[in-house]
Amino acid sequence: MTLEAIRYRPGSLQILNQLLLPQESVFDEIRSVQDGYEAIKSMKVRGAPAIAIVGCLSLAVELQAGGGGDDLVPFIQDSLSHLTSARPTAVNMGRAARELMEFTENESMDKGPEQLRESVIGWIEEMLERDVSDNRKIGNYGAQHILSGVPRDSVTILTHCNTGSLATAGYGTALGVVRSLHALGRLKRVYCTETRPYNQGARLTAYEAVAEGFPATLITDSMAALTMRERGITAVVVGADRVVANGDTANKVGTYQLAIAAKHHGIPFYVAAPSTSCDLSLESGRDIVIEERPPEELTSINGVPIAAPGIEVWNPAFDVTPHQLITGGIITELGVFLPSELQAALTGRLTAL
Ligand SMILES: CSC[C@H]1O[C@H](OP(=O)(O)O)[C@H](O)[C@@H]1O
Repeated sequence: MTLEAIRYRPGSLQILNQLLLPQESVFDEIRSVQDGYEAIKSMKVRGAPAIAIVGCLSLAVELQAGGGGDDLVPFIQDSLSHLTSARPTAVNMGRAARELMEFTENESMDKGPEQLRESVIGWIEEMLERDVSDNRKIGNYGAQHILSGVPRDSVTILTHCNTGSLATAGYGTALGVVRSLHALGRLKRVYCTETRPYNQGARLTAYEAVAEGFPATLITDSMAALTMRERGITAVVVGADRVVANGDTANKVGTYQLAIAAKHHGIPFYVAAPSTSCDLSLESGRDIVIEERPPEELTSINGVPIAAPGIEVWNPAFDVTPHQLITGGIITELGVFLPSELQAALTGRLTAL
């Protein structure tokens, strides 16, 4: 069973409210850009690709309902700026906003309001298919690359946060690699970290793994280094929110220390990310804005306090892994590349072997 986090048809958008998982599977209706903004900000929907897709689809459903009237270009511009402001670290929404705005301005040169409306909705709808197609390529390239090092055996993967069908339009990125290994019959086990403080691993990746029948084991974040030493981890594969020009990568907080532990244990460390999660406009990870989230997300779970009242909190949602620690490579829909090859790969000057 492949999970579906986004239900879309022209004029109608529903998202799986991930704040209620794994206890409840409830779809919320998204009728406007503001609904989309609030779903992203609250993390009802999360995951870099899913944020961009749901954000843009919320614009599509509002446009389908007549939003923007005859003055579409400023309406679309303001809507995309608002959606991009919801969560600053993942690049996908900002990148989609920039590309869609460029498309809109070009199309508006020779199209009236109604033709332009349909054209913009069509551009957005193509994002859904492209994301799933990209993720299948990522899954297959990543699986092949990891298996090339172990020609006959099955492999054991450690992954962090949630990067599957609940973080994308389907199939997933890092969890897409796990999905491809499982489909090939070559997945011995996947270890997923609980991923404090929001527990995307315990709540979402474990949910996907059980639903899909992956051989999976949940560990706490603090068990990761011991698991690498004791449990025969073949590779660590994580997702990304923003991969920059030198290959430095922003991803869920805790990723950086996994990369350090993997280096110490001589385990290849991979980042799985579509090109839509890459940002060549930034030279290094120092330039990435790291989102900080409310203290309550760390001091309570489902509203139950788990920390001493009055304690101060630091709650960065992401950290940056230096490209030197991404030793396995960056798995994209174009192939697997070393961080030093990424710019050439993304600008078409280098193709996968
Ligand atoms: C393919 S999802 C990429 C990325 O997004 C997640 O962050 P969040 O759950 O806060 O949206 C996590 O960092 C994943 O690796």
